[in-house]
Parts: sequence; C-alpha cells; structure tokens
Amino acid sequence: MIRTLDDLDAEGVAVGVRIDINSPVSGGELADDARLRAHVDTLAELLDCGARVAILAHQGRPGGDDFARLAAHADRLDELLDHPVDYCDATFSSAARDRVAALDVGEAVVLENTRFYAEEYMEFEPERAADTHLVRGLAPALDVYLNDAFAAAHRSQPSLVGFPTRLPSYAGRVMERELDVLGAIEETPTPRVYVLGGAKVGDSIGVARSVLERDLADTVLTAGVIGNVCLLAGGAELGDATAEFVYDAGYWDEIDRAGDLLDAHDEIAVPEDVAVERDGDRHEVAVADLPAEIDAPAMDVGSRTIATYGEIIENAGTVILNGPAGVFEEEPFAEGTRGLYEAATRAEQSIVGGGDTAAAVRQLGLDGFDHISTGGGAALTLLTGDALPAVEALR
Ligand SMILES: Nc1ncnc2c1ncn2[C@@H]1O[C@H](COP(=O)(O)OP(=O)(O)OP(=O)(O)O)[C@@H](O)[C@H]1O
Ligand SMILES: O=C(O)[C@H](O)COP(=O)(O)O
Repeated sequence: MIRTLDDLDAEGVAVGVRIDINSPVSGGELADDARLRAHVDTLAELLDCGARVAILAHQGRPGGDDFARLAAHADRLDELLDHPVDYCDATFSSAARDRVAALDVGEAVVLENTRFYAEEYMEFEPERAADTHLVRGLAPALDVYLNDAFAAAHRSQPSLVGFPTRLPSYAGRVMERELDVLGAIEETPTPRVYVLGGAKVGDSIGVARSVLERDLADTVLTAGVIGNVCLLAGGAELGDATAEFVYDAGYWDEIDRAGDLLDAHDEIAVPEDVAVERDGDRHEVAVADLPAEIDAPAMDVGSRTIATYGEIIENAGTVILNGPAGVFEEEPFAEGTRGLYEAATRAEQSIVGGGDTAAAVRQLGLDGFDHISTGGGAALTLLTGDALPAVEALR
C-alpha cells in the first residue's frame, strides 16, 4: 500500500519532497513553468499544514544545454506559493542539512540540482541507492520523504528510490492522480483508441505491441514520425527526403519492426495522406497517388487522415494520445495535431501523455482533456504495463 498526504500529520515535520520540475531553460531562465505549477497543490497542502519542506529535483542531463542550477525554479515557486520558498546551492552537505534544520514551519527551500552529483545520474536498486552519498547525507536532516515526481518515476535514481528505505515515505498529489488515472487504464470506457505520434519510434512500436497484445487497445492510429515509418514499412514511396530523415534519426531498423507489427495486428491504422512543404506552403500528397514527386520530408498527416482518424477518435470510449501528429512547432504542420487533439476532446474520455505532447497542447491552446499527464517516459511505462521503480520503492 502507498501512503499519501492523507496519512501524514505534517505540522512541524521536516519533509523531503522530490518533485519533477525538469523544464525547458533558456539563458538560465525558465522557458515554461507548467511542471512547477503541477506541484503547487502538493506543496501548498504541506506548507498550509505547517510542514518544513526541503525540495529535491533535477534539471537537465549532465552536458546538456538545460543542465542548470535550480535558483530560477526556486524564484518561480516562491511566486506561485503563498509561503516563502528559498534556494540553497547545496544538496546533501552540512550546508544543506543546516539550511533544512533552520526552516521554520510553513517554509520551503529548493536544494541544488540532484544531478550535479554523479551518483544521481546512475540507476541503483533501492537498498544500494539508500547508501549513496546524497541519501545518506540528507536523510538525517529529514523526518519523512514524499515523492511527487511522477514524471521521473521510471528512473531508479537515488533521490527517487533511496529515501524510502531510510524514512517513512508518502506519495504526493501529482503522483496519486497520475497513478489513479494511468494505472487503471483497463477500467476506462471502450472502444479504447491509442494515437501514437511524435518522434520516439522505438518506444511507440513497443507501446503499440504491448497494448494490442494485452488487449488494452481496440485501435492504434499512427501519425508523426512513427506514422511515416509504418508507411515505409508498408512499401509507400514517400520520397528521398523522408527516407533520409528516418535514416538520419537512426530509425531505419525500426522499419522492419514496424512491418512485423503491422503484419501481426490489423487494428493498426496508417496515414492516408501526408503534408510536405512546397514553395513555403503546406502541400498534401495522398498515399494512394504514390509514387509522386516529393522533394521534402513528410511533416504532418494530411486532411483525409485527419478526417478518418478524427471520426474514430470522437467515437472512442477512451482515447490516449502520445506524441504530436506532426511538426506542430511550425504553424502549417500543426493542423494534424490540432485536428486529432480537438477530436479527442469530443471522445467520452481523453488522456494526453508526453512532455512535447503537453507542450503542443499548451502552444495550440487546446482545452477539454480529462487528464494531461506530467510524464512522458513515465506515462508510457505505466501505459505499457511495466512497473515504475520509484512507485515500487514507495510500496
Ligand atoms: N513528421 C514528423 N517529422 C519530424 N518530426 C516530427 C514529425 N511529427 C512529429 N515530430 C516531432 O516529434 C517531436 C515530439 O516527439 P516526442 O516523441 O518527443 O513527443 P512526446 O512523447 O510528447 O515527448 P516525451 O516522450 O519526450 O515526453 C516534436 O518536436 C515534433 O516536431
Ligand atoms: O523530463 C522527463 O521525462 C523526466 O524529468 C526525466 O528526465 P530524464 O529523461 O532526463 O531522466
């Protein structure tokens, strides 16, 4: 059983709260605060109850452009919450412990990016994670640990799986909500339609295979790069530019995997048409008309596909959307994503998962989904039926 905030009397208690505020960062500034806002309920509830809150989080990956300090995150949380939120440039040293010890009731401090420490970017079994410097160093300053970082729950890293061995542990409200919705996918209304787009072709093939073999999906609609790979697997001649894109992205081997999947499951649909750029505009090509002269990569699904898929989606009991249908960042190629996602809001129940997917929803101003997951990889892991290490550690 997982304990939640309902089981915690937080008055005066030093709570180590792991959240996922990994966000786009530009010039040291936060380019998007959606993930911070997602954790406001959990943090406000704790602080309103008089907890003393030490926040743990990661930002980016070592070597990446977005591998940054958490000072800007602390400032933004301070604005979002009615309680003071400070920043401390240490994570588990005596400076960090002293800062946590000095917290007053109803105060929070954001400790430094956990991934500044090498062990945090490694995967461990929980017992071993409990013995890392980060967990051993910080645990004595804490009374309890609370994990709200659903979006990172597929990682078996010390700040996510190490503390429950040492401290009484709880799930936060984001974690609870995500597990309630995504962990109970079998109980959602049918027919259940999965719309798989985006650029992570290998992951999407894995998800499609798993949900069909486990009878979770009645239909799988493919779009985005995975749709193009399925078209190539079926022999469609999409032109050199699309083939080169798929090859350069390292997905050439996935064409055979996609072909095997299509042979095994006729519940999978592929696009009827695609959109390419011609003279600076969107130009649509029907797959039935191929081979045709196409000198640009397929960047979106076309309007016939939007209509056919849209009807299936609207009539779904549950639609699960992962990955945009096209390069939504460029207006002419946002049509597929907009069309399919708008159709999803008319289905009985709609669930959206994925970091870029959630960004697309915000950028296109789409509204009316039943659940927008904070997680990309974590949501997919759960929807594929695999356990999440951080959730298992809480159990
Ligand atoms: N036809 C296409 N050609 C090239 N890129 C595409 C195409 N369709 C979608 N994309 C790109 O796919 C990217 C998003 O894919 P991704 O699989 O990362 O989404 P996500 O699952 O929501 O994200 P994550 O798993 O990281 O949380 C977008 O940047 C979009 O431009
Ligand atoms: O953005 C995410 O999906 C999570 O924060 C996990 O980040 P990671 O993929 O760098 O582990």
